[in-house]
Amino acid sequence: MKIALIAHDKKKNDMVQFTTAYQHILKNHELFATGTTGMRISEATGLSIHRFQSGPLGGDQEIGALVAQNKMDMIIFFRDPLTAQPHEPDVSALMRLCDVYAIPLATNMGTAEVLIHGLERGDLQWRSILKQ
Ligand SMILES: O=C(CO)COP(=O)(O)O
Repeated sequence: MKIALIAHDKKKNDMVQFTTAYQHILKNHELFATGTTGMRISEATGLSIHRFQSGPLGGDQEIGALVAQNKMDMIIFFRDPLTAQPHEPDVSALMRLCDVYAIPLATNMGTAEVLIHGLERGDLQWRSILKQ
């Protein structure tokens, strides 16, 4: 599965913790991330990650483009709901595209836990069927 990992600055430690805990699952998948998030994760875990631009420089939009092309299967996006983001329109656009294309999107740790266990159990196999 193709999985995108994104975290706003105040959530990056949470993302490092999450990806460290679940690297045994994540390593079996193709990983993508916005620039700084991807760097933090790969430094901490050694996971191989395709990094896009940093979020404020267009990274969310690059991931959104993959969603629109049916080339992204799941997104874990630890948003910071308490800090204004200069690129808020990009963040909203990415979440909107996930809804347009029914792409599983976790925007907090609680939902991410459910998604990652579902991923391990094979709950996302319907994505492969859709792509055939
Ligand atoms: O801003 C982001 C998502 O909206 C994340 O970008 P970085 O991973 O580059 O910090």
